[in-house]
Amino acid sequence: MIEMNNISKSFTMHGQRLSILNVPEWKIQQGERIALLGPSGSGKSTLLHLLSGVMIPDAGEIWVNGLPLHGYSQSKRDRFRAEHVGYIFQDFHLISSLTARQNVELIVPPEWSKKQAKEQLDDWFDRVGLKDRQHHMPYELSRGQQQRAAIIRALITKPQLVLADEPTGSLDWETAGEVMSLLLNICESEKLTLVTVTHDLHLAEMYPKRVHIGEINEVPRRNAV
Ligand SMILES: Nc1ncnc2c1ncn2[C@@H]1O[C@H](COP(=O)(O)OP(=O)(O)OP(=O)(O)O)[C@@H](O)[C@H]1O
Repeated sequence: MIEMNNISKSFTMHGQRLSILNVPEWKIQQGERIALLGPSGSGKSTLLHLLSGVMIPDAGEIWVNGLPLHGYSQSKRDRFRAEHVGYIFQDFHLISSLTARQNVELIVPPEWSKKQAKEQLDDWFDRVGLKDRQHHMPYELSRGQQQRAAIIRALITKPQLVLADEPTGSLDWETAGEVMSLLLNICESEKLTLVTVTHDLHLAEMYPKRVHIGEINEVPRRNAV
C-alpha cells in the first residue's frame, strides 16, 4: 500500500512562492491501476515525482509498502527508485545509440544469471510483440514500438510501483489505445500498482479507477502562499 499524509509542496516562481499540492490523505492499494486526471499545471507530474522520490515534500509523509520515503536522503531515494519504481515517459527516454534490447539489458539486475536474463528478455520482447524488432535501434522503430520497449524496461523487474506520465501522449489514437491496453494488461497480470497521468478521457475509461487531482489536492490552482 502507498500512503500520502498531509503532503504539501510549493515552488518559487518569479520570486513568489506558489503552493502546488496540499494532499491531506491519499491511499493507493497494492495492484490498483489508476488514471490520474486534471488540468495542465494542476500538479499531476509533481505528484508522480513525489511518489517516485525524485522530489521530496515540504511537509508530510509518503509511505511506500512500509518504507518512509519522506525521511530518505537523496541517495537512498535514488536507490529506492532503482529498486522499486518503473517509470514510463511520454517521449520514451530510450538511449539512441543502443538497440531496444540493449536498452532493456542495461537495467537487468546484477543478481540475474545470464540464462535468466536471456529467458526473461526473450519472453518480454515476445509478450509485447517486438520479438522481430528487438535488435533495431530506436530510430528504426515506430513510436509505438519504442514505447513498447520502454514498457519492458520499466516492468521487467516487476517494480512495486509503476508510474507513467502521459505514456501515450505522442502516439496516434489507435496506437495509444494498443499501448495503454498492453500496459494495463501486464500490470494486471503481474499485480503491479500503476498510476498513469493522462489528459485523454477516453483512455482513462480503460482504467478500473480514475482519480481527478482535485479530489485529493486541496490547493486551488496557482495559489500564492
Ligand atoms: N521544478 C519546478 N520549479 C518550479 N515550478 C515547478 C517545478 N515543477 C513544476 N512546477 C510548477 O508546478 C505546477 C504544476 O506542474 P506539474 O508539471 O506538476 O503539472 P501537471 O498537472 O503535470 O501539468 P501538465 O498536465 O501540463 O503536464 C506548474 O505551475 C509548474 O510550472
